[in-house]
Amino acid sequence: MPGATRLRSASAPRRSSVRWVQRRLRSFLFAFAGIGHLLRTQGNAQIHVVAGSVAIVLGFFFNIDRGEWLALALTITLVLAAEGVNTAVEAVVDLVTPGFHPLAKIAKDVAAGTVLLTAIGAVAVGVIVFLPRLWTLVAPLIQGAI
Ligand SMILES: Nc1ncnc2c1ncn2[C@@H]1O[C@H](COP(=O)(O)OP(=O)(O)OP(=O)(O)O)[C@@H](O)[C@H]1O
Repeated sequence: MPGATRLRSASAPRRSSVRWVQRRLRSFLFAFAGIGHLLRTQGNAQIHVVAGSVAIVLGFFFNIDRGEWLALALTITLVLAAEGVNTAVEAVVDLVTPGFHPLAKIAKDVAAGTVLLTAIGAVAVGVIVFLPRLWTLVAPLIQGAI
């Protein structure tokens, strides 16, 4: 039936784009599951979330400017992303190397060191953005107490 053939060929691209969207949605769901695993199981990631939340609250409290919000957003994202990569590296290393191996040690230590580097950067950003403001707030109290 020529009509049926026309109908099938017209709906085929639509079906394939629906499948494409479904596949993309599924990948997003897996990615969100990965974030969930990270936040549920990794104590360090939970500490980073608390620290990031404190920074966001301080940002609103001190009414920081656009550039400072940008630095804060990038910093918080970078630390959490590094923690995610570190967790993934640990999982793969444990999967591939059940016993002790010097290369496994290097992989885990360097991954953990990468998180530490981003955390040091985050502390530096926090100090640059908030320390002068906190000092302005606290200094009169200290001077009043002396
Ligand atoms: N298979 C291994 N071979 C050699 N050294 C290892 C191995 N597994 C772990 N290590 C060493 O032990 C350290 C701790 O590894 P572990 O897997 O316990 O991670 P962790 O520090 O507990 O990480 P987290 O607390 O973030 O889960 C590593 O940084 C590495 O120096």
